[in-house]
Amino acid sequence: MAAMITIDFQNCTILLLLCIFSLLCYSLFFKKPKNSRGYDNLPPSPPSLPIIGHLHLLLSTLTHKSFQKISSKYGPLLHLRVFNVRLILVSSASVADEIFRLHDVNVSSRNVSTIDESLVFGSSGFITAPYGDYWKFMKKLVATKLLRPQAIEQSRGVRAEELERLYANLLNKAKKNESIDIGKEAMKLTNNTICRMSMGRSCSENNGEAERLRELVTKSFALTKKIFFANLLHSVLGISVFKTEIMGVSREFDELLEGILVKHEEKPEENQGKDMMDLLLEAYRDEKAEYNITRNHIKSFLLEIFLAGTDTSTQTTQWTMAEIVSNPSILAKLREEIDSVVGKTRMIQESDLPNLPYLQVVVKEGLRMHPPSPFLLRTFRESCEIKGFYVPENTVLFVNAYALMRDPNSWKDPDEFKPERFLASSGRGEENEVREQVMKYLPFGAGRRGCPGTSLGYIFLGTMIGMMVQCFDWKIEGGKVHMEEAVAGMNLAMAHPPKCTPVSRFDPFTINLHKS
Ligand code: HEM
Repeated sequence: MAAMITIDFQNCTILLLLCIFSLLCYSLFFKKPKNSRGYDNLPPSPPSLPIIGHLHLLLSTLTHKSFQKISSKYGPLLHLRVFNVRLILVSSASVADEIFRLHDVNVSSRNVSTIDESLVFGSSGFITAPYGDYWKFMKKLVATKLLRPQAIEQSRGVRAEELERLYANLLNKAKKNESIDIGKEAMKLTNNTICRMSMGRSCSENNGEAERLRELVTKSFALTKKIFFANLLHSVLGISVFKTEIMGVSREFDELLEGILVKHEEKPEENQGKDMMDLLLEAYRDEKAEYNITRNHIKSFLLEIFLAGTDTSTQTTQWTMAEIVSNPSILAKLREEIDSVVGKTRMIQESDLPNLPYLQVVVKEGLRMHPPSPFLLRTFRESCEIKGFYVPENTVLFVNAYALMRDPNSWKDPDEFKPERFLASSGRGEENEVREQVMKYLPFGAGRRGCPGTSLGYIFLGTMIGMMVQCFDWKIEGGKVHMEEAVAGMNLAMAHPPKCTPVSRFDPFTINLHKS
């Protein structure tokens, strides 16, 4: 892999400040662990710099690539150090399999330090919650109520309306011959849909609340990278360095969500069916519940659903559409499938997805090559042994899902967009082999803390990409898509999102109008 490690200037300043600070903390960093048994059997470690250790690798603009590069040189299980913080870097399916098979509970916390009173990265968060009573209660609520298949089915109409809204917007642009940024358009759909699924009709594009939420979600994303570093270096930096910024965003969210919460409490009959907020309020009022959640738990959870569900689906749609329009034979094959299954008299809908196997593998390949979350981040709560090496307690676990899904030992031509690879795999073989096969594909994470929104994510991607391919041709500004990567917040984004002009192939709604 010939990728260069580039360091941006803002990060250099942080690096310099940290170096100075680290000198002051020298004695702390080199304090010997109380129980140093096993420390002579840590996983291999690539050469590091004095004091800062491997910080320079973390600060590179594309951390997943610099980590991929050192892993391909030094091995799939590495021990890194950033000041006195220990990290384990995993880049192969075989190591990931051992961790999630034998040590899943041990790595089921993210050990994020939080600001108590904040809704963003606060102590009432679900994503940041340690593996314990609150997380278990919410996970059960998510699996049995909030995101269970029947709940997803009930909100099908909301998603169909939002898909039509996106279609109408694209058609309007096509008529005016105007270009769009696919990511921005997809973001509106995911945001509006999650807004309506979680908070009902009271939060729609029409009353400006969706737009306000979108802005707040974007502000929170901008904070994630800073908070990630502050967390990692909590003994040096601490999350409170960014407290003012975090609390500013938190207060805005609080005002917006509290308003919607009160509306739900006052006029429950206005909501059509139960949305997530109703179900969360039920749990909040239930005195006999296994865990008594608070209003802050409700608000934090709703906010996290936005953070976890919108940008991930949006980035993947943008990347996958970029791959499709750059590969005319894939576009032709995909369109042929959609035209033959769905036809040209109506728009693709969710119920078509199981009958569109090629669309499904195109989406899977988009997620393999461009996982929106390139890392899975956890913490080893207790010391353990991985592949015969000692891992001390409180070590941070970095699973480089990006490297794993481009590992040449697991994937043929890993850097090429080849959806057919998923059609070929039989899934049969030895038990160990099958498990490792599962672990080589991790866009939604793994184990207990894996993504609970996987089915919804696949629906968003399948319907958005399916509709854009079915109803439009695409003209690319400059004639070529540039596939360079960038990191937005903690997510993998396109460095140069293409400007594309939709060209209408047919209008399924006009066709139906003429027929009736
Ligand atoms: C393309 C779409 C999506 C992708 C690629 C994605 C990916 C991920 C990944 C990699 C994780 C971390 C898993 C781990 O640590 O093992 C995660 C966690 C999570 N995701 Fe998703 N996600 C997507 C869509 C969604 C949607 C639509 C929702 C909800 C509406 C959602 C809700 C969550 C939540 C709540 C967590 C935290 C789970 C926990 O800590 O227990 N995600 N997601």
